[in-house]
Amino acid sequence: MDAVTVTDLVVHRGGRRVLHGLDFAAPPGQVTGLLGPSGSGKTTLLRAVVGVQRTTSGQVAVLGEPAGARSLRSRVGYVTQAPSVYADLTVRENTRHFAALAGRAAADADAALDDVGLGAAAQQLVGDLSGGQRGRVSLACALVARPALLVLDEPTVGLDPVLRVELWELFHRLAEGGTTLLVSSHVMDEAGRCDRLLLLRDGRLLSDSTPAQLRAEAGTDDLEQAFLTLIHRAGQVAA
Ligand SMILES: Nc1ncnc2c1ncn2[C@@H]1O[C@H](COP(=O)(O)OP(=O)(O)OP(=O)(O)O)[C@@H](O)[C@H]1O
Repeated sequence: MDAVTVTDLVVHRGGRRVLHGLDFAAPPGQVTGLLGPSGSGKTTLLRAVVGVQRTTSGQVAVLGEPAGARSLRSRVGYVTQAPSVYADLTVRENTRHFAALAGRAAADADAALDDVGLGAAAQQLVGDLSGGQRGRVSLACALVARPALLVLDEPTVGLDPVLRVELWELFHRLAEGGTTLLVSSHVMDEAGRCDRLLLLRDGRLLSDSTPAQLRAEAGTDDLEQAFLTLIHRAGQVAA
């Protein structure tokens, strides 16, 4: 069974249609990347998967339940673009707080901090951290519950290349352990790190494939170029 199944999803925001009937499935234990330019609807789609977005029509099923079902609360982790952590608590206090809420041990909180490379900053106040570090605390707070589905909205924004690579390695370790990840990004060089790729533009899916399939389909090794080729072809079809 797929971890996420989206069927003919239509969403309006601010009186405008922003998702135009999307269909896709995210297989379990894989990293599915959601790539697309700013404003293409990535956050809206992730919000629908998590169950916090009012939808106009269509279905979103998560782990076999309707998105947002009460039974999914402890099984789905969502890390928004804006870190949702307490600035007046230390890094460790934040993760331990979220561990306690999820019924996990303090050791799980400390392990999550090590996972995101923040073990050495455990005693620092979150308010004193950089934006990128706060984002990683937020990710650690989601990891402590060991969710079956992890939904991450642009988790690598503002990180240096070394940290970005480390986080992608973490995502794949989690996937190997059975976690399903749905990760948005507008950085095309991250596309090649995903097991599957969804390319979104103006609220429509231009592609749902693997990086290898996309390269073959577009006839180029450069995924950014492949994306441009698909946009060009879509424009020709529409014309
Ligand atoms: N609260 C809102 N009210 C009205 N329209 C909104 C709201 N939030 C987003 N939109 C619109 O919905 C569309 C999709 O926005 P969304 O945030 O999902 O895109 P995105 O791909 O995540 O962009 P970004 O990469 O910049 O975060 C955009 O046209 C945006 O203007």
